[in-house]
Amino acid sequence: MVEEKFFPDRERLIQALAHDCACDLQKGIKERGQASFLVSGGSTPEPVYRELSKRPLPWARINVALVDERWVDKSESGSNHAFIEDCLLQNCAAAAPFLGMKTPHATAAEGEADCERAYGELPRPFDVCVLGMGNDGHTASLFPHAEGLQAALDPASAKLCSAITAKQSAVTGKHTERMTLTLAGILQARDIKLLITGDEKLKVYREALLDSDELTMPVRSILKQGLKPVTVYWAP
Ligand SMILES: O=C(O)[C@H](O)[C@@H](O)[C@H](O)[C@H](O)COP(=O)(O)O
Repeated sequence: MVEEKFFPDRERLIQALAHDCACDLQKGIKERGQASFLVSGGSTPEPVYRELSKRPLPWARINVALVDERWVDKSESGSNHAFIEDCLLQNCAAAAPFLGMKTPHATAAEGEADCERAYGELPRPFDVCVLGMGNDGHTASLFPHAEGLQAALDPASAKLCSAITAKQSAVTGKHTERMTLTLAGILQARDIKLLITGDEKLKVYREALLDSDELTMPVRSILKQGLKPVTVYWAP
């Protein structure tokens, strides 16, 4: 159930993805009085978030929450919490309630229970989940061969969140310790949007479609599941 929305340029992709997310969120609010918007970090979605922040949606009724987080405080580099506050929770979207993943615990493993409890209180189903993808086929913080990956990819898992330790080689720079939505957590979304740009990621995406081994390319767990619609947004 993968739909592809490919665009000739990034501006048209940004406008289309922002529009589609806004529609999902407004639908959720219309049906249930509130909505949940699950957002990934990374450079690719930044312009989409900045565009969405300017749209006059009922943001006070849109629960924004992270898809994943490096286990660092807001003041440290790499924090997705700080990133989303900076590029999405501005302008009209400043009114949105926001749930991060980082807890005061020293490690993600120690913080996992508190994170799970907090995410369990988010209105479900989530209305839209925006995912990115790395050139190694990771999505969220579901990195190839990461410690905790197999359990996090179990679609029958009761857990929404999981502590993950990515192998250093899979992660540019530091921050190998992460908290991430599990596959089961991502599948709580009614609509999953995978955002990729450039020829390299298009090649990786196409390679992911060709095989089913999720441990080497965890994004396959999203592309191959038949439970929830996945739309792949791409521009050069
Ligand atoms: O927290 C994160 O960084 C994301 O969850 C991660 O999975 C990201 O989506 C990919 O690494 C792509 O990142 P870019 O958009 O920067 O290429």
